[in-house]
Amino acid sequence: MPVTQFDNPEKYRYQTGFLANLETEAIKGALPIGQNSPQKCPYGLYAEKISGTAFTAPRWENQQTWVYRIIPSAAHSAFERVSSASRLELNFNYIPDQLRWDPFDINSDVDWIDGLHMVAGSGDPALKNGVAYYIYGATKSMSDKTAFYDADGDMLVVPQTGPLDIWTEMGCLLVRPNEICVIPRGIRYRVDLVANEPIRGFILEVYNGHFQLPELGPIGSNCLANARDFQIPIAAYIHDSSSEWKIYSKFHGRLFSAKQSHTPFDVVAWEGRYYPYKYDLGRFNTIGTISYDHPDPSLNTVLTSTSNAHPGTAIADFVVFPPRWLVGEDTFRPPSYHRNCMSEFMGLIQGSYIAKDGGKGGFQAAGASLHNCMSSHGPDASTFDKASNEDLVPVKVGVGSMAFMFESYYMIGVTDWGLTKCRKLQAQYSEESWGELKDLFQPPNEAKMEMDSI
Ligand SMILES: O=C(O)Cc1cc(O)ccc1O
Ligand SMILES: [Fe+2]
Repeated sequence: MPVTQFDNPEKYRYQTGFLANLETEAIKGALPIGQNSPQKCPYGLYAEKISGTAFTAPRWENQQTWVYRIIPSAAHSAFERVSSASRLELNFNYIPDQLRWDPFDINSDVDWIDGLHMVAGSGDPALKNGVAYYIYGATKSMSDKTAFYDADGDMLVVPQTGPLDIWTEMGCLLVRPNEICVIPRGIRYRVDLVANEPIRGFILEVYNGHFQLPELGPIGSNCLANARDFQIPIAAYIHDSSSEWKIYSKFHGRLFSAKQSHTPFDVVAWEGRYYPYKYDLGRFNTIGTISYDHPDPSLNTVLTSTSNAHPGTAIADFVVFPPRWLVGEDTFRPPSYHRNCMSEFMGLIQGSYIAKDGGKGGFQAAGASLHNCMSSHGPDASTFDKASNEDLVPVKVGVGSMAFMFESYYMIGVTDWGLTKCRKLQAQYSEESWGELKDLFQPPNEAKMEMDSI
């Protein structure tokens, strides 16, 4: 019978601090003191280093972790291609239309891996340049004794339905809707359901670098997502060096699997700053105008993956629209009409979104939209009408709601699954949103003529 620390209710205690250099041991004394690689590690453990950045990356962005484990992860069979995983492949249709999807289905009898569908993306993981967006949906836990890792990039997971019970090499994370988690490139993990509750949500995968907290500039040293609110697992391990485990690898948009006769969840202690973490979106310290006009949504950035080539330009920003007070005077309060050189993919976790009709056929929870590079968008006609005529008293919007946006530097292509196979694309989105916008133009003399005719 394998000895498991994963049955320990203490496993959901967390350490805190975004990008803090942390250390944790499931057995006291398992972490070597004062060095990384002693001739013999405590308790007969093996030392293994996981590098999330180049050895020579600047100190502020250098991310690596030393794990002390029962068997090194190198001990596994050859990888074999899993040919049925075309839903993960990099095959994009680049089109300028505004797109919106009805709530995505949760297919029956699928687990985390089978339930992952790439809906859109851009770039090439081989060049570590690009992003991919996924919809996941599952009704069962991953098979016993299986684990998964993504060599292509970091995954920022946004649950919409059902909690995720995630075992990782660094310990456990329980992630509920309205929380997010990030699982960095290469970290082995598995996803279980909690009490068989189906799961569904969205994923932002970045091929370049890692997520950072946005700079705060004149905002100062607090607000938005605060570093202390990021939660990181504590070490937990299984002692099982005798049963067969299967490791799935997503490598350049293809799925492979290998076998090994030991568990990948055998890390007894670890130290470093390369680890999975979670964050409760309810803790986001939203700020906005207290005078007039609508600030850019960059003010709502939780995490950003920056581009070194263009300072201030993100490969991808993860932006949220939490409940907040609107008090702007003489202001059209929703977002304005807009064309953006960045591409905007939006999703709704719960509730409704200020600029869009949330009814059936509108922008609904578990649905999504894509306004690509320079594709025009903005409030639908009914929102425009309401917002330009409403009484501008202070009002709390988004109560019980959480919309989010993946905003990317890249032109975003849509997969065949996203365009047709998922059968969720709203054919009338553009026409229904903006087809009814009226010509309200009243040049001064026309207005006068109208007045005169009264
Ligand atoms: O609804 C959108 O398109 C996203 C968005 C939100 C906002 O507050 C300002 C600009 C913007 O593009
Ligand atoms: Fe926009």
